[in-house]
Amino acid sequence: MKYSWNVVCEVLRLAPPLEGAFPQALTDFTYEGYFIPKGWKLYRSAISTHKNPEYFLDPDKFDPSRFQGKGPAPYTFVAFGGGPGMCPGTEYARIQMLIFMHHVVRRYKWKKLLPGDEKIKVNPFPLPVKGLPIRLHPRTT
Ligand code: HEM
Repeated sequence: MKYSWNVVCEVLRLAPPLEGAFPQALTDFTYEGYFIPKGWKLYRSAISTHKNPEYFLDPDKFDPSRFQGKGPAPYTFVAFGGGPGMCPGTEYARIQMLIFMHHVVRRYKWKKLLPGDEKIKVNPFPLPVKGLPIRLHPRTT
């Protein structure tokens, strides 16, 4: 299910459920010339990293092949965070999403009921403004 996982990652790149987080500095440090004192709250933005053309060529294009082979450089795809604080549910989420996709694709044909590209609203999670109504037809073959 490598390709299916590439598709999931590309969806999570374009619409990460957590667009960012507010970690706290545990110690004084300097980053890119800026001094950050211990105790400061920082904002790290997954969506800005995911949309940075330096890391993802043509960043608004949906292209699961970005995740083929070695995939993106370390710490550029951060939908699950990164480093010691990375989401501990990553593997569980991966299995759940792949099993769900497998059954939907193998058992049903499905059709979007609203035409065109839905606008996505982030509040605080990204969701299609009008939902995503679909019609499922059981596959007979
Ligand atoms: C698509 C699914 C998921 C995404 C995109 C996601 C994303 C994230 C992100 C970005 C963080 C913050 C990491 C950081 O601070 O660097 C996080 C933390 C966390 N996630 Fe997930 N997560 C997902 C599913 C799950 C699932 C299924 C579980 C549990 C079964 C889970 C449990 C946690 C926990 C406990 C933390 C806090 C870890 C800590 O603070 O040490 N997540 N997740």
